[in-house]
Amino acid sequence: MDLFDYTSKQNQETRGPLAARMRPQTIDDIVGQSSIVGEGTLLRRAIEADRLTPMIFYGPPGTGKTTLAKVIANSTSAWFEQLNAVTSGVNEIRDVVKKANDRKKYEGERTILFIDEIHRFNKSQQDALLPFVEDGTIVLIGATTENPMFEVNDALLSRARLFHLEPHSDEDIRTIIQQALKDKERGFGEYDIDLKEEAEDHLVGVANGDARTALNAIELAVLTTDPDDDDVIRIDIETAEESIQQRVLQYDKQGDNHYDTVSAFIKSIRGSDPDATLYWLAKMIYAGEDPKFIARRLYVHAAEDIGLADPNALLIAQAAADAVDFIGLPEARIPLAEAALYLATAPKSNAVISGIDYALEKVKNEATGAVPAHLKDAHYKGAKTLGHGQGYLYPHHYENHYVPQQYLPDQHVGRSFYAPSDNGYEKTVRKRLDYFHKRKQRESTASPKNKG
Ligand SMILES: Nc1ncnc2c1ncn2[C@@H]1O[C@H](COP(=O)(O)OP(=O)(O)OP(=O)(O)O)[C@@H](O)[C@H]1O
Repeated sequence: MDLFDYTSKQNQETRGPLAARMRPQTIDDIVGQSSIVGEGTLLRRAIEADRLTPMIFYGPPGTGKTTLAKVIANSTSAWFEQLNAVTSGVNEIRDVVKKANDRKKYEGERTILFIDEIHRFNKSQQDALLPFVEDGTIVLIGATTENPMFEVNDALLSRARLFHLEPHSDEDIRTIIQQALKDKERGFGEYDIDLKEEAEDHLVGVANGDARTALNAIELAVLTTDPDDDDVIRIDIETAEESIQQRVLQYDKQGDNHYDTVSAFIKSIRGSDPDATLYWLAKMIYAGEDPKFIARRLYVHAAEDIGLADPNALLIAQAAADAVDFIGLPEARIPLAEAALYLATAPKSNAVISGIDYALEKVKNEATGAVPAHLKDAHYKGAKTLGHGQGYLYPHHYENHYVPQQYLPDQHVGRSFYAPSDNGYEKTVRKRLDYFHKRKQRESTASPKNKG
C-alpha cells in the first residue's frame, strides 16, 4: 500500500485535504460549540427554521466559522454565495448584489452571502455592502478572526448578530481526531492506525483549540508513516512532533508543569530577574499557553508585586492585555514581553495586597463598624435632623488640602491597613502620609465639634 499515492485512494483523491473532507455537513455533525449551536440556541433555531438574519462569526482559526457557513448553505432554501475578502473587491460585491437583486425580484429567492475574512475588506468595501444588507437583498454572514469591534464597520456590526466561537476544548479536538481516524469514507477508517496516547496528547496540546491544525498534522503523520509488518501505521511521539512541527515541551496545560512554569514566571517577576522572566514567558508561549491567561497574570501581579511603587505597571499590563485582544499571537508576544519586563524591572511593593487583605480580614471577622455620623450622606431631606454629615470638615478648606478628622469606624480608630514601602513612587506616598501624621499629632485638638 503506497500511502503517498494520494490519487490511488478512492476517497481521498478528489476531495482535498483531510480537514476539508471531514468538514461537518449538518448542524448535528458539529463537535462542541454547544453555546452557539447546541439544542435550543438562537442560531440552531434560525438554521432549522431557515429564518436567517445577518450574522458575524468571530473566533480564532480552525474553530468552525467556515464550517458553520457551509452547514447553513446545506440547510437553507436561500441561494448561497461566497466571497473571500482577501481576493474579492468592490466589483465582485456589485456582481453578487446585482444577481441577488434579480433573484429577489424575479424569483422571490433570498441570497445568503458568506464573506470569509470580512475584516480584510476596507471601509469603502464594507460600506458598499451596507445598503443591500439593510434592504434585505442579501443576508450577510461574515467570518473573522479579528475582533469585529475594531475591524468591522459600526453600521454593519449593528445590523448583524455576533457569534463568538471559542477555541475547541482539548476533548473536542480529541473527538475530531478520532472521528477522522475512524471515518471510512472521508477519513482514515480503512487503515489500521495506532495513534499512541503520548502522540495524541501532543497533537491536541499544540493544536490549542484549532481543529484544522490537528487534522492537518494527523494527515501528515498518517501519510508519511510506513505501515509495519502487521500493516499497522504506528504514530509515535516523534512523528507527531514532526507533523505538527513543534518540539514536545515538558508542559501540560492542565497539569503540574503548567502551574510550575507560571509560578516560575511570576516569581521571576517578583524577584526582579528580567532574563528568567523572558525565559518562562517564552516557554509558555511556545507551549501554546493562552496569551489571555498570561496577560491576566501580568495584570494581577502588576498590582500585587509592584502596586504604588510604580502605578504605571498596572496600565502597562492593561495595555498588554488589550494588545493580546487586538492583535493576537504571534505579534502579541512583543507587548507581553514588554509588560513582563516592565514589571520585572520596576520597583517592588506588596503594600496594596497586604493592605486590602488585612482590611478584608477585619471586615470578615469583626462586627461591621458603623459609619461615623459626620461622614454619613447629608444630601437627602431630613438628613440634617438626624445629624448626618454634621461636623464634617471639608479638606480643601484647610492647609495643603488636608485636615485631620476621623474616617474609620470608632472601633478601628488608630489602626493602619496601608503601610507604604520606601520604593519608587510609594516613597513619595510615604512622605505625604508622614506629613499628615505630623499634622494629626499637631492638630489633635481638631475635632468635628470645634472646627469647621
Ligand atoms: N465544530 C467542529 N466540528 C468538527 N470539525 C470541525 C469543527 N470546527 C472545525 N472543524 C474542522 O476543522 C476544519 C477547519 O474549520 P473551519 O474552516 O470551519 O475553521 P475557520 O474557523 O473557518 O478557520 P479560519 O479562520 O482559519 O478560516 C474543518 O474543515 C473541519 O474539518
